[in-house]
Amino acid sequence: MAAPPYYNADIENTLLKIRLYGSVPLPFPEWGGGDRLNYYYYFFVFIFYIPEDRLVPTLPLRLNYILWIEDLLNAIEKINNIWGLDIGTGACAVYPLLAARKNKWHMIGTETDDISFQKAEENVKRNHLQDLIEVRKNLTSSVIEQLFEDEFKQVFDFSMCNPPFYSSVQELCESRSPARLPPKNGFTGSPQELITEGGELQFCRKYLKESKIYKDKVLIYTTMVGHKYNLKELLQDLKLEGITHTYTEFCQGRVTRWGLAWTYQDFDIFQLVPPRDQPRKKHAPIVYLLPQIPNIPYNVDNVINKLIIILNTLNIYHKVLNKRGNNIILDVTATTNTWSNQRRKRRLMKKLETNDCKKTKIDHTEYTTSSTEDSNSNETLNETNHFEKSIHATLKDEDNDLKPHTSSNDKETVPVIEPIVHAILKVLKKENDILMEMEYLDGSAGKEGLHQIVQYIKNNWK
Ligand SMILES: C[S@@+](CC[C@H](N)C(=O)[O-])C[C@H]1O[C@@H](n2cnc3c(N)ncnc32)[C@H](O)[C@@H]1O
Repeated sequence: MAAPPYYNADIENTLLKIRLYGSVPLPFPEWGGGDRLNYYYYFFVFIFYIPEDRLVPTLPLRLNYILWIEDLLNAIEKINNIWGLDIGTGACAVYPLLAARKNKWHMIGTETDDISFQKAEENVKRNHLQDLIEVRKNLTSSVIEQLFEDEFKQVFDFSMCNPPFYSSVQELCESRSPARLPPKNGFTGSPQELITEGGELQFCRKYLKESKIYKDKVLIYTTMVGHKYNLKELLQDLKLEGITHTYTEFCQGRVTRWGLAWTYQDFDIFQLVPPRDQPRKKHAPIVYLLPQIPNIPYNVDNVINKLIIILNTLNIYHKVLNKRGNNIILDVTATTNTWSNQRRKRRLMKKLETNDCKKTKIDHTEYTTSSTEDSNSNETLNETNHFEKSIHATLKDEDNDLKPHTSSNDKETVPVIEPIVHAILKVLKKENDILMEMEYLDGSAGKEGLHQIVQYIKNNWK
């Protein structure tokens, strides 16, 4: 029997002509064996030997999950030397194979089932990816505990899991409404693969519980969820426990699945990769090359300090979403328009200062003639004092521009008020330049409000 092929341009072209997605009938009978031999094409070729009763994984759905993990890793700027954990890798080790071939990620796949474990190892070897992939037998009923209980030192950038969905054969049989068309790839899978005590909800809750013990062992935990009602339950669990999380929807033909991610690290993954069903309309960011300020070293730290002073001056709340190397990402929220009519406010202030001088004289006079003041003018004076105080407060804030800033956390608590501008602010070092990018998210002032803030920053960048 000739050796099965692996990733190779000739075969890629042959298969491309046959079918773009999904399994391909065995084109080379001489490579056949007792097991089903499936080829899949999706930019690359895999050879899977799949025992008759094991899941035939559909690649587009699996690829979708990998692409979402890519988004999460990109968001936290984890680009190189990625280590991933696939819990319940199955007979095909499909996620490790995809991740290793597509992205050269290092993957560890775990598996409890003897046959699947053995086949997974064989499939990794057949695809010549054993340098990047290791399959580990899980002899326990735990989800991740067994890995970290051992001497295992690896910190993973992410974990993934396609859990067994059903709690019983009956649930499995009743899971699909007879009114719905069957999935195109037909039904395959053994009870070991598809059924677990308590179904996917209990499995995922166990996973979540164990993740709390190993908070720092995995930067971003993820799982696929097969039933929307379970997603809701899990989202509720995460919310109640205050664990940062996000989720997405994978729609693949007649099949819908969900992805759920959570982290104990300081990454706001909800903002960085927002849930798919609340799509964040992408607005082209406003980009401004921040010029060098005389006598101040031109580096990212100084630029950020200056920006934070300006944000504080404008009473704009800010929260650091991510800080890595030379880049920083802030979530910024303005709840009052403090940047418009600055010139008018200054003129008023000047006027008030002049009035101050006059008032001192009046006060002096008042001292002698107070009994002659009528109540109306007192009201007017009180109003003036009130207005004056607020203008003083605004301008006092402006003075902060010139003073060293003590804490960047002053304005970190976003009040529960509708924002008038809510945006993402990025400071990025590109070679010798430092750029500010502001992307409008929402807020009643619209994009125009964001343009005004950027203009204010430009005017005050000195
Ligand atoms: C639905 S299958 C997913 C297989 C593959 N990842 C895929 O997406 O096609 C679930 C797999 O998890 C395995 N499994 C169940 N409990 C497990 C555990 N505690 N640790 C590791 N694997 C487990 C099952 O044997 C099965 O192969």
